[in-house]
Amino acid sequence: MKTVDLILTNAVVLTMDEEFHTFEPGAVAVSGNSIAAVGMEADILKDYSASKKIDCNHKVLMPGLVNAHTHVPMTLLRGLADDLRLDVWLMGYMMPVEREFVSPDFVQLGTKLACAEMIRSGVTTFADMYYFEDDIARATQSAGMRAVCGQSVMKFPTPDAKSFEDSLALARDFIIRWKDNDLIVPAVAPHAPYTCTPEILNASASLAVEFDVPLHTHLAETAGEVENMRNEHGIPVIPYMKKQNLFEAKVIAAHCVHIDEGEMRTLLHTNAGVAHNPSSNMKLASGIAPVKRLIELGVKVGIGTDGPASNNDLDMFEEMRLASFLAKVSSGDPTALPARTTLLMATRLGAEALHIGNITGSLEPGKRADMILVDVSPTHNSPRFKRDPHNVYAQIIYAAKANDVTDVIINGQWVMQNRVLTTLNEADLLTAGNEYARKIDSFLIQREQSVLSKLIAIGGATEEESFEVQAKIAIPSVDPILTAIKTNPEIKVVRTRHYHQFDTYMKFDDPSQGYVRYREDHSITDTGEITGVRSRLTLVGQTREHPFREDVLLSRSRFLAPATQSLRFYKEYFKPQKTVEIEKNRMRYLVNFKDTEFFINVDNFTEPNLGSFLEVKSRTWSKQDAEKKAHLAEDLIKALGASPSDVIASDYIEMASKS
Ligand SMILES: CSC[C@H]1O[C@@H](n2cnc3c(O)ncnc32)[C@H](O)[C@@H]1O
Ligand SMILES: [Zn+2]
Repeated sequence: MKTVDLILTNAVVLTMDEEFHTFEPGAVAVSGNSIAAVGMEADILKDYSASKKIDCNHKVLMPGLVNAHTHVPMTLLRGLADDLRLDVWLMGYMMPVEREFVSPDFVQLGTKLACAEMIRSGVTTFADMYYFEDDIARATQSAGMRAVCGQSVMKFPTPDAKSFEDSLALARDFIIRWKDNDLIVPAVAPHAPYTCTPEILNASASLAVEFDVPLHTHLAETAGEVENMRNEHGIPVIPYMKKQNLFEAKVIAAHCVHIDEGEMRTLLHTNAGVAHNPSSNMKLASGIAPVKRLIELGVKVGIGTDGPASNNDLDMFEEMRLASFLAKVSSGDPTALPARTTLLMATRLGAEALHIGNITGSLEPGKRADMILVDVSPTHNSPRFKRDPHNVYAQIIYAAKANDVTDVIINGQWVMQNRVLTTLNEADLLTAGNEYARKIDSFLIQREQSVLSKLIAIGGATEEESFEVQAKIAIPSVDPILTAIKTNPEIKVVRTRHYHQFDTYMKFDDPSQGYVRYREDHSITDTGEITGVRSRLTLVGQTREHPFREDVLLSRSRFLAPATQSLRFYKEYFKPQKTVEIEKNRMRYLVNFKDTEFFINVDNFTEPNLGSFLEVKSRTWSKQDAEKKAHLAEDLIKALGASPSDVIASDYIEMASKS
């Protein structure tokens, strides 16, 4: 007779081992942090004795659930911005708020709230990726949970690192500090292909290989991501990542929604784990991951909740049910992802996807004692059939609720007993969480009041420092002007450009907000070929500065920002009341006229048909200089064969709005 610390008896034991052994009435013997034995109750009690024996009262005793992908501190951002597309949600709301609020205190609180929620719903292990991961790891350890914690790396500044070099150094220190911990497996987490450079991806993979730790990332989440990848690099996401040596590491790839057969095989051959996130993919309308096929091929696919700001909870029972239903409805095959396979994904296969299958995920001697008790007797889960051995899995996947979990043991320690959490004080955590919500609300209310602050929030907006003297004239034809530019000896052409310009103006009910112009410039060669495309965003203030003689005017104040997102993104983000589209051909000349630099634009509209225009512009820096240049602008207009008295004050947007 061997002595152990704890024996759980009188349970319906689902081991989720290779043979899917079940025992009823079954028992599990626990010694320290590990499972000593699993079997029929009579056999276990014959071989083992313990000072502590717990009668499970016919509940299901099974491995704790593995949440294969999440961002735990985002419990504090739950419900902040919903019903948005991924890019608007992420770049327009999450990241600006994260830049402002995410701190060690924020992530610790958010993590503890997440641990409380996950323990209550039977999760014993999760894979996280966020900022200040060292604080997340400490909070997780104090809650007694197991986790693969990924320190984020990105190409732009993050709340915990000014540069990618800093975040990589953070990741290295983090891995060194935690690599031998009993509960925490450290990892490096390059966020996604679109937020990392090839250099970052290569460096992250090398780091993961050097310390033999997992690499956690988001891959092929949306169709847009794949389309951009194909446009920019000519290949889909998985081959691109392979080219960056990512799969040299033990990869945990979240999402993998838009991948083809070849990419699935790459994931298989590189032993990458995939984290399927059904509710996040459904809510953000990202698509349906080819889970049925991945499982058929033998890829290790786990199930994740994703962050609670995109889901909006950490309920793995809901995810399991949705994973199964989605596979069925998308394949038209009700036998797809049956209950037992789904539970496998949320337990042993999930642990294998996280590259910790040797530690957890099933009830087997030698593995850590990570297990839960689920009451399958409530009204919503009755009656219980025993004819088919699969019935019990169906009870767990299709009818059980998170709230049916009564007890949770992680690493041999009780973290919830009879629905009472033993490591966390939920009331205090909730109070502190609501205080953050109040501050974040004020921040966003303030930001949403002005188009300018919304522009600044998404980064990179700069105020144009110098003002411009500018004049615009309607011309009957562009040819005489083009001839004058070439032939007038007073006009020395320094540079010529030809653009096809597509402008979208976003207008708001409140005119004091000004308007946002999204401009796409296609550079055209003499032979009509497009050699480059450039997009820019300009916020033009409403108030005009100093009109000069003959309507030559100092331009309005402008803020410029690189348009790193699509036009669709900006429309969804700024929510203009009206949009006006303009398409024109522009010949743009940088010229020297009477020792002064001017830009001459000769514009010919294609849509709407506004006709042709001449624009003369010069940068200026003082009122006196502007006065001088206003005179010169008049001279230049005359030199081009036009008349200064024809100068018009309207902008193109005003003309187009009236047309
Ligand atoms: C670097 S990890 C944290 C980073 O990721 C953001 N995030 C949360 N959920 C998703 C998702 O589904 N796709 C892409 N990025 C996501 C989160 O807001 C953090 O900024
Ligand atoms: Zn995610």
